[in-house]
Amino acid sequence: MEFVQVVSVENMRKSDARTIAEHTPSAELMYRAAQGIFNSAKFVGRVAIVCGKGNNGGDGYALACVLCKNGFTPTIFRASDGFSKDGLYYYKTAMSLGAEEMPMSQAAAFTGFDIVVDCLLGTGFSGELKGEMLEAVEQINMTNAYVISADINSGINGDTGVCSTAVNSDLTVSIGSFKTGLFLNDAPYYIGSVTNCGIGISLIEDEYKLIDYSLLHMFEGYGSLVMTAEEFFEKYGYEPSKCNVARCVEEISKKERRTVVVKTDHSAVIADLKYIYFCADYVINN
Ligand SMILES: NC(=O)C1=CN([C@@H]2O[C@H](COP(=O)(O)OP(=O)(O)OC[C@H]3O[C@@H](n4cnc5c(N)ncnc54)[C@H](OP(=O)(O)O)[C@@H]3O)[C@@H](O)[C@H]2O)[C@H](O)CC1
Ligand SMILES: [K+]
Repeated sequence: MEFVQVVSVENMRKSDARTIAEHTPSAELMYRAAQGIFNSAKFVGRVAIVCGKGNNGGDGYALACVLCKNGFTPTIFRASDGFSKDGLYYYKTAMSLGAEEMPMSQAAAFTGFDIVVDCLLGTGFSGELKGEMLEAVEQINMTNAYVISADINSGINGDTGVCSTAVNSDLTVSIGSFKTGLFLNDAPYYIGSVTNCGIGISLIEDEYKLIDYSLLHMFEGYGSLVMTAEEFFEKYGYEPSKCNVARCVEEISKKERRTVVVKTDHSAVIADLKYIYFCADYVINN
């Protein structure tokens, strides 16, 4: 059986870097990410793309190019000055292909748009949202449009799933492999549904496996230690924003010599002495 992988941000970053060094230019990976977002959602009507200054923003500019080539006229909102190298290339290309641009000061909850794509922050985000990024997230959260987050909802930590404020998405399109933060702590309450698009990155390390949520009950049977995330953190004294939940659950499983299941209302991490699994009821299988 082939499992979908769930990985840490560091694994994703190193795997990304090796792919770029060995065979695929970073700009090509970014274009594949954009194509993956386009293929994962039903794009209709007026589309706003809200971009930050890193490569998550770059995915947004590349998506603007893909949309232009498919007959759309997307509107770019730049929430921050500055671009990544590939981001600048795709921004210029998108503008030459006919994309429009509006200042963030005129975002006004993106009234008149059918879809808002959140490309503010991805795996490069850490800490707490501040300044213009915080304001942009608040604008997105006021919209009535359908919200798609690129890679991970802006404001959520890719490893821990912890946030103070974050984009509420209808759909999150994870890029490359699912990151652990999509399933932990606050994340399940901000993500409507999540899907992953492969972009041709082979992982440097296999970490965790995604299983179907319907299989969760199989791990909760006699002998398993089942608890909520809150109970888990409290009982073992881990801090949600600092601990690697998967490894901590594995540690307890080894110590207790039995399967351990740690659940939120919509997701779970399971360690069964052999593997570590993640599952969530908001994953869309593709
Ligand atoms: N999976 C892959 O292999 C690929 C992923 N891609 C996309 O790239 C992003 C990761 O891009 P990266 O440039 O590393 O980082 P981000 O764009 O997520 O964010 C960087 C900016 O974030 C700012 N930042 C960090 N923390 C905060 C904060 N607390 N508040 C506000 N702003 C913050 C940071 O600014 P600094 O001034 O602090 O430096 C950065 O500017 C990944 O998620 C994918 O979407 C590739 O496109 C394809 C390959
Ligand atoms: K994002």
